[in-house]
Amino acid sequence: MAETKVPTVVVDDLHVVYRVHGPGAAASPAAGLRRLVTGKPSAAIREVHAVRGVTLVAYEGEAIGIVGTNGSGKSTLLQAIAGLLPAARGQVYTRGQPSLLGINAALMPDVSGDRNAVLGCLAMGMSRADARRAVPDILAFSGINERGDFGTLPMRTYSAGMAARLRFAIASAKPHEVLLIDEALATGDARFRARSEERVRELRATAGTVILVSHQLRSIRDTCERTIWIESGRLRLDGPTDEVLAAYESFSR
Ligand SMILES: Nc1ncnc2c1ncn2[C@@H]1O[C@H](COP(=O)(O)OP(=O)(O)OP(=O)(O)O)[C@@H](O)[C@H]1O
Repeated sequence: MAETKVPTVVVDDLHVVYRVHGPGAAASPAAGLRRLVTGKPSAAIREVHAVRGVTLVAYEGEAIGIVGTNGSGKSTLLQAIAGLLPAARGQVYTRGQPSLLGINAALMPDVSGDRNAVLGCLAMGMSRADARRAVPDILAFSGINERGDFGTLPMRTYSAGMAARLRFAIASAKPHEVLLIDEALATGDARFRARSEERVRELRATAGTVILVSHQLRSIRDTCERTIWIESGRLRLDGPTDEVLAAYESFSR
């Protein structure tokens, strides 16, 4: 009998539109009143239709890579799946609250790495005791203490790579039903990249779904068996990583 696949993320004809307030958007109070009365949008507000009708289903135990040229809508799609951007049209359904791990995820620059690790664990719903217990492993995995006791120094003293490593270590300290990773693996050095790829494999083994946006095709090849190619906000291909990357590489060359 065929195994039943459990869906964790369902994206159904999703459209995401950014509204950008251009110069002059704040214009005069009279223009604002006119807009209110006539219901016409301001000419100074421009719309960027970043995701245009994407449909996909992700299943438990899958690691899916997302590729596409700059500005194709990958990060926007990930943020919409995380529930951080509203759908202009279509729907996103997820099992549980997905966790988005981005290079820009907010840690506090004036707070030490170990304290940020505790706060990050609390924010992921761990108890205070579990959070404290998790910190040594987080610091060890991140490797930030390899060149001295950086764990007790404020985050602003870290290099970009060190901060990204700590962020990844915090986010991956607990199993996630759906873990969304935006380029985070690309920032560490080769040794850390290998360790984080191993962690992604472990997260998959604990039944989660991992969706990874990256320009590092090697990372995607090593971690994901399925890849989705997004171009100009549309889904171009969805299939086995080797096939999709081959098509994407010949397109982007
Ligand atoms: N906050 C924003 N406001 C307005 N437009 C935005 C915003 N963020 C992204 N966009 C636009 O949406 C489109 C998709 O951007 P997005 O960041 O999702 O692409 P991406 O595929 O992740 O790009 P990259 O590979 O360069 O990171 C682009 O045209 C971009 O200019």
